[in-house]
Amino acid sequence: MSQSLSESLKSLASPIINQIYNDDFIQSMLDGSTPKGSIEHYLRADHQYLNEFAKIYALLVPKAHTNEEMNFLLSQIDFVINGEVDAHYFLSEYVGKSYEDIIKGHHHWYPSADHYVKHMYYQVNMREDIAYTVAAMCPCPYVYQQLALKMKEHHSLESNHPMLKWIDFYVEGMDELLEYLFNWIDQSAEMMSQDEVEDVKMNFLQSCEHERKFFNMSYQQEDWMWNNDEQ
Ligand SMILES: Cc1ncc(CO)c(N)n1
Repeated sequence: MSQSLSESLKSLASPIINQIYNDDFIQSMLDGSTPKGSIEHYLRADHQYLNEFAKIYALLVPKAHTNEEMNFLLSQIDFVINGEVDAHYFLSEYVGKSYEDIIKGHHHWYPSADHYVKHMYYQVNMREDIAYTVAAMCPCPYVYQQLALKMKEHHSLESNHPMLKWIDFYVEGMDELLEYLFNWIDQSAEMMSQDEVEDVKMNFLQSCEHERKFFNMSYQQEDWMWNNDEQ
């Protein structure tokens, strides 16, 4: 039997995920040396990223075919806004400031985050089929789950490791969601031409690369040149 699209997406993503794992952000999380400013930068960017992510799910509602799909979208909007913020609170503890203080007054998207968010908005606005958007969104939970699993697999982390709660958050909660998203991609791909499938694949892999840029952006505290009033 030939490989499903989602299986091939996972193998194609694997070298990108390995690269992210070896980059500074994750490695410094493991050895506890991430500059606090980088985590704050990440939190400001990710607060906005997740808000947009929830809105993109909302834009998929009119494209849903069944009530079950609509319920899935509703539950994910709730999770992204109200559940995933826990992961942000764990990182704020590391910084030693309140989450609200860290994100207060920050309104723009940093350059790499901007590119990533617009990649997803482009799909939802320009493509009728839900699969293009789902493929661009799926690396969000997938890459984090894979990174978190690798972090646990390669290191025996002490129970007081500063990143343990963040890591466990992404190890534990993502299976069901990912099964749903990958299944959605596979089902839609059955009706698509080879060229369309290639575009879906590209959307997925580009988002994996965006994930890498997002971490590097945070580590380096990347910003636009016009904004010289922060930090
Ligand atoms: C940029 C980004 N990607 C993935 C996740 C995981 O949901 C997140 N919180 N932020």
